[in-house]
Amino acid sequence: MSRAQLDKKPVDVASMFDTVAEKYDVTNDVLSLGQDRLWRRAVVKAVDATPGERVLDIAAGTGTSSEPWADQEIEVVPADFSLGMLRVGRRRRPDMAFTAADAMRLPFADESFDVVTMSFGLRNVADPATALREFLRVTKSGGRLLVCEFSQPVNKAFRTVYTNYLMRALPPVARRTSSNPDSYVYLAESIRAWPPQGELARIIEAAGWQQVGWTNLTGGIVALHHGTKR
Ligand SMILES: C[S@@+](CC[C@H](N)C(=O)[O-])C[C@H]1O[C@@H](n2cnc3c(N)ncnc32)[C@H](O)[C@@H]1O
Repeated sequence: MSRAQLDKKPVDVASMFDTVAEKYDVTNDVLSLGQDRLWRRAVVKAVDATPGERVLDIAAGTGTSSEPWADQEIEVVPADFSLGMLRVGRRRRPDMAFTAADAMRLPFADESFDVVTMSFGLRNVADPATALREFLRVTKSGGRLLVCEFSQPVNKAFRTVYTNYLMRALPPVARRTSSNPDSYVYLAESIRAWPPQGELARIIEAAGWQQVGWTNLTGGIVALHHGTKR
């Protein structure tokens, strides 16, 4: 893994996702042992969007996180800064309005969405606090935020087993399934370095979001953080 990847320079993060785009969805399913499907269902339930609402799914990648809303005929804008991920997304789902966008400088007007959601993206952003303030800017008053991100298992013994999986088992599996195994070493390192649930909640609050809380999934491997805009 290069130092540039650890530094999360936007240009390096975008090109890393460009290289994994073609096999991204298959690799995800294998490495999460199918858990990603449960996590995605939980996100949709937590967002609870209704027809007439407008959803921004930032860091949407190939659009897998956005399609449940499109399938329910809820307006969703899948946005991402990796042109490779967007290309695969547009091929998979030509009906969705894929948009090139950097989470830290969104090309959307103030107060233009009812919901901003981000699945497995915030951890990769160079400055999450800046992104969270941008999300607040484009959200309507009374609108909501839902961040789905890897987190920290609550049980200590489970945490040890999981960390071993991340650091030892995941890279060799990724070597067999991914087009860029180094990116999955980055995945493991970036999960380990990411703040636990309470700390992330404080970062979200400091960005101006209210009623911030979270729900753990799979024992805390993933956490869904929510907030509302006053
Ligand atoms: C792990 S993928 C998640 C994709 C999708 N949300 C999902 O759940 O499958 C992370 C995505 O975040 C995008 N990303 C990272 N930093 C970003 C930023 N600053 N702005 C926009 N997209 C970003 C990457 O290009 C990548 O497509």
